[in-house]
Amino acid sequence: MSARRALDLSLYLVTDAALCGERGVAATVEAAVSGGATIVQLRDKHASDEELLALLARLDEAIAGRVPLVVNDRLELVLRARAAGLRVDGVHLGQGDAAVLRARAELGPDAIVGLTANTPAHLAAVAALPAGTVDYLGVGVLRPTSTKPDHPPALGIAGFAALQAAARDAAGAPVPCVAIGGVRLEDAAPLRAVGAAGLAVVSAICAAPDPRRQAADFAAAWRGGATPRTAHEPRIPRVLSIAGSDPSGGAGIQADLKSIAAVGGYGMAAITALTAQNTRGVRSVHVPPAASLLAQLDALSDDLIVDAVKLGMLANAELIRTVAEWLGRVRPPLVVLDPVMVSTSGDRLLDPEAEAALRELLPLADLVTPNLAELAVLAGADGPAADWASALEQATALSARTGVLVLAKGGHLGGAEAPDALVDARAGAALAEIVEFHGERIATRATHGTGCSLSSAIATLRARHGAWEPAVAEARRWLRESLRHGASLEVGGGNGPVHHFAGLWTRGGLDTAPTPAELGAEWWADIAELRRAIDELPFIRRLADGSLPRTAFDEYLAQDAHYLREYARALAEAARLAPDASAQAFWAAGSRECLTGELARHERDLAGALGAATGGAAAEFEPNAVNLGYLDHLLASGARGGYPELVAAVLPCYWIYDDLGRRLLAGDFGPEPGSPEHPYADWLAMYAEPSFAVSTQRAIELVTGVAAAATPEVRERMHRAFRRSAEFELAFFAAPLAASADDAPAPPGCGTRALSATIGA
Ligand SMILES: Cc1ncc(COP(=O)(O)OP(=O)(O)O)c(N)n1
Ligand SMILES: Cc1nc(C(=O)O)sc1CCOP(=O)(O)O
Ligand SMILES: [Mg+2]
Repeated sequence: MSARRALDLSLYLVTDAALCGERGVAATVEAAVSGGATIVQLRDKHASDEELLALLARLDEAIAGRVPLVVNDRLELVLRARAAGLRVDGVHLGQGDAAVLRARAELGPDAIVGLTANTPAHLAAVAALPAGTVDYLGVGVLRPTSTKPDHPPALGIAGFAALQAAARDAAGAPVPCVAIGGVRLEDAAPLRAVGAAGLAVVSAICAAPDPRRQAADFAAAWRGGATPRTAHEPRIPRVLSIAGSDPSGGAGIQADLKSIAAVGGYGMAAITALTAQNTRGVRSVHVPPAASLLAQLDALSDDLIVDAVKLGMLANAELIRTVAEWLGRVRPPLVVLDPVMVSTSGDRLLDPEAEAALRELLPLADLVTPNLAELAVLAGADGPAADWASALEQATALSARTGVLVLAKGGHLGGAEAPDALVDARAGAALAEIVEFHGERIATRATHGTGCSLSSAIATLRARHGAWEPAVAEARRWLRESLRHGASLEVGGGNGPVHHFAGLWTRGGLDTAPTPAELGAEWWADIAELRRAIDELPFIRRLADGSLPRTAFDEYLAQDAHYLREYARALAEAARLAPDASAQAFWAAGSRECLTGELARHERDLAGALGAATGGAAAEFEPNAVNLGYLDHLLASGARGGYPELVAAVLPCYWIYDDLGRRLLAGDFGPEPGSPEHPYADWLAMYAEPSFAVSTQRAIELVTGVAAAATPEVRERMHRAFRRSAEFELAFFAAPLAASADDAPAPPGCGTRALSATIGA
């Protein structure tokens, strides 16, 4: 069989010798293919032909026929290798490389020929290519990446989806597109939902400490659901704290190790400084020589894998440079920097030379977690933010300037609330993405070491979850419980430590029994990237500005009408299974409203043109694969998991529509969506109706109430059902503007595999 025929592009590994480091390219490829990479591209801009030929022979052994192997750029070399009997399945060419027509002619019909396309003009050129010239397109960059310094502008999920929609050859056949450039684990679900053929990844796998595991995580994330957290074999992240010692045990490495352990990681510590302190204050600091720190760090990286690093007190410029050099050499996959620079009382803890060195180190971090005083210093502001809006502004400026994610922390602001926010302005300040986390302030003096503890917990949970928002949400939930119980430790006469193990000791498990509100916040944060991807969809943007073609809207209505008819049955089933009369009445009313409200309006709007979709006699309407997959998921959730999973699965349809409807009508997506001339004004108003908000709130309370009272296992299954539905929501919104019904995005679990799973359940 030719390598082309069954081309699986879902996890496309592109090699980089420098990033593979001492492990080497062949060992990295062997591990990544064992983990689930489905195609490999040898990309090396510097190696000679002879070196590449030798490497190709080693890669052939490493791959052992399991997946195809292509070479980047070098068509002549591919021809030479094939003539010499080496196995090379094809070539990937960029716009400036050899012509794909020539590659196809010289390599023959069975070879794989890939092409880079980053702009509409590139796609226009693809549209002139005879059918079968190229097998796939590499479309990027998804996000800015240092792996290809000369990369084109970042597209984001929506930009990728828009280019992909135009990817057709001269015969009008769609050309599969893989997303490349800065692709991360959390991009898998949204990319798959918008119909990508796969993820092309360089650094995330080549530079990973364990490429097999990393590839397995990508493959699982692509399949859907089985992210590291929910996999059967949950990863225990190995987390290194590089920080100072606090002998009182509430802050520094002592707090870091406790925090890492409390949230499920294996903690390690390299000590930068020995402080003499207690809960009342710091008396002295002894900083051992930099060579001693370097020896600690090298001893670790020579032997074991570090999944995440948390940086705390780095004491002086020499130590900071030592850490920066080690980070640059070892490249741990995750670095969280808690920049211990300014004390809560406002004292500068680093001298000017050390502050300058820390600024230089900053871009080596993935996330920085400054307190308000440190944020002001790092952002170059006149003074600490006096309110939350100013804190977010400073965090946005810092993230934009350094290319690092910032956790803005409102704990020192005073007031009834203690908000935090993840601020991502890495693609430029104008495009800042801000995810806020709210919660009432906890009145306690037990706040010693909260910054150290939070940053260590986030580093650990980010390594477990593969995404920032759920990591921050869970770390906050854990810290809040630890704060609530801190006083019970009765440690010291000043500001005592938090109770890192409050959840573990009071309930005998890692589960900290969240409140319904905390769970709601965590689940909502967990789908933040899906919600953002929905926001960016051309369908939503054009719905908001009124430019959505009526045909696409009608297609959407027809699909939604079919969906609502069955969704009403799912709500009726929830009513049947409900544990009490109040919940029963709520779901029954929801089912009725679905049929008499939304569905009736859809039918009116469709005005009979798509009568088949809504139960009419004509048989033209076909529910698309996303629709069938989504409904199948609802059915399966109820059949397998009863009331808890069923209600978790129906919740995103309330919550996402309510949120989207209100923001659309409020003008968050552009001017005047509420004006009567807007072609979709009625429809937009329906989801922004106050009664829908009330129902949504009640649905959230009911579902999170069940989840909070459930066992951790049931709660986790509910969470998964909820997340899967959110993935279907994204795919549902993306489908109408996908090129044809056949291209309707297929999110995880969608289609025949899910159907048979249901039947088998
Ligand atoms: C799968 C995939 N997509 C895009 C590229 C980039 O190719 P090109 O534009 O030629 O840039 P270089 O990789 O040659 O720098 C790729 N290599 N693979
Ligand atoms: C090789 C390559 N081509 C790109 C393109 O957009 O054409 S971006 C890129 C590098 C992607 O590396 P990473 O996964 O480490 O971000
Ligand atoms: Mg090239």
